[in-house]
Amino acid sequence: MSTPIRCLNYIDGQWQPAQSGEMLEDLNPADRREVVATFARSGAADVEAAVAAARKAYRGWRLVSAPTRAEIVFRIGEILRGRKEDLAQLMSREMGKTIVEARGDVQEAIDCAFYYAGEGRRLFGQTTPSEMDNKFAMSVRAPVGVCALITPWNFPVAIPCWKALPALVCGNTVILKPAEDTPACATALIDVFLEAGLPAGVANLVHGTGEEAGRALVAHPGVDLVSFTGSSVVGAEVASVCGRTHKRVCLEMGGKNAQIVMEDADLELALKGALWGAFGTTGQRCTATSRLILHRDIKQVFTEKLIEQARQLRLGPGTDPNTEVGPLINESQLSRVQRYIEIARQEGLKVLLGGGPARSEELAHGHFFEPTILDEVPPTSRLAREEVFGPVVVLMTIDSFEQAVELLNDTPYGLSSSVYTRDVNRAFRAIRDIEAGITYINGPTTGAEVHLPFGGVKQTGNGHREAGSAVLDVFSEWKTVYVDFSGQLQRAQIDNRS
Ligand SMILES: NC(=O)C1=CN([C@@H]2O[C@H](COP(=O)(O)OP(=O)(O)OC[C@H]3O[C@@H](n4cnc5c(N)ncnc54)[C@H](OP(=O)(O)O)[C@@H]3O)[C@@H](O)[C@H]2O)C=CC1
Ligand SMILES: O=C(O)CCC(=O)C(=O)O
Repeated sequence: MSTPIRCLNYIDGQWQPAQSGEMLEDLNPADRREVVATFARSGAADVEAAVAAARKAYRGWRLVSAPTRAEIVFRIGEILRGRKEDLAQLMSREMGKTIVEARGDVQEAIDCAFYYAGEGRRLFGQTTPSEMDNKFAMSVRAPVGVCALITPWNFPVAIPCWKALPALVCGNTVILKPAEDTPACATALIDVFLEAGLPAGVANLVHGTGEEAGRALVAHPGVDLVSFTGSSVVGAEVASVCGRTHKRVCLEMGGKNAQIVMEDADLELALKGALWGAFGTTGQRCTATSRLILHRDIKQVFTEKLIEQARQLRLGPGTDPNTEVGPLINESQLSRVQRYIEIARQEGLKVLLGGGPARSEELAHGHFFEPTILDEVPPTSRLAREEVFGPVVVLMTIDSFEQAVELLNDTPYGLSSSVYTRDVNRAFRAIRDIEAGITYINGPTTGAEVHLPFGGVKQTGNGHREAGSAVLDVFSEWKTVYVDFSGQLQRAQIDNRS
């Protein structure tokens, strides 16, 4: 086993330990005997230093032209591309996702860098005719200020990039508080940022726990905006603190995503979608398929095939190229998934496959859980309503398309959704009637692309979107500008055309 990576904070252009001097351990989820990294246990004093650095750097960074800021973001993309394999290997070891999925995660960050590098030459505002003679009217984007970025472990490179890169192009400075389960990926990412040429204080990194570093950051009066991705419980707390302290806040939280399979669907395609949507990344995606809504006519054949294919999925460490399903991230996530299976049993649900931790000897030191399928789950079941965030999918039966959409919408969340059908009319009705931020037709609930808005309705978010040009509305303020070149004050200028 190799020496643990030492992950320090990066504040004002300097790598530095937490002021407490304490370090915490980050374990390999596939083999918890291995300490992958140690990381700084930061607290309020470290947050204070990071905010001061980010505030100071903001004065200069906001004045750097947007295309110049974007050129640095472009270089971030190039460096990430050169380090893709190293980063993917590190991620697979630290977070547990399969190496193929880890490469996809880094690729998403690369795509993101190139996309937002382009935005630096757009950042379009509007010009409109004025109501007055000799007057020019327009709107421009201005940066927000110091942005706190609080991120989860499931996409440890892509999600920090989704937030940091558009924030930087818009002229903000950032402080990243990554998940305590993936400090090494965050450290490697910040290494890329500084190598690309970001000035000191523009991007800062504060490791530590959510309760200590995260809370201090959200509450700090020197932070102007919090962009948070994580659980709904923590998101609600972040939102209420931001409400009380008048901060802009953008939340991306959980999902209870469903895939509908109608009787006219291409069943082989729908099966592949269900298999990878539910069990890919061990179900630890906010877009994972956790409900399968199946038309009664195909239910039995579809279920039999799904069980057969899911049973054959190879569990193992993500770094093994033969692995198809990696471990859960940590002990508490393993207990959480187990608790949900107990609830399922108490509710009398039928476990068709899996339902427990992996039994094989060689997986005994990791947090492996068998792909699990639960049958005939009523919409009132906790398994049908709450996010498990593991390799667990529930099956539901419907007799009509209308019933399917109603069932799909019957959830407190609204992130991703999918419909398999060959009927174009149904497809368009689904697009219109499904209450979710993302709808796939004949594709699984996962696989978002960076150039379109990402996020959800209801308890999944708070009305904002990440990715695409939509996220520019999170990381910039609109400034409306009137230029009067009449050379005189007209009454109508003040009172409009009254
Ligand atoms: N909609 C979306 O785009 C996505 C949503 N998610 C959701 O995230 C959840 C899994 O991620 P998980 O990391 O466990 O979620 P958490 O909400 O526990 O943590 C997310 C981040 O917030 C930090 N944090 C925890 N408590 C606080 C606090 N009180 N104040 C400030 N920061 C805090 C965490 O730190 P620490 O690591 O120390 O706990 C971590 O960095 C799932 O529910 C999933 O659906 C995940 C990915 C994408
Ligand atoms: O696969 C996707 O759609 C992106 C998923 C994602 O970003 C997430 O689960 O956090």
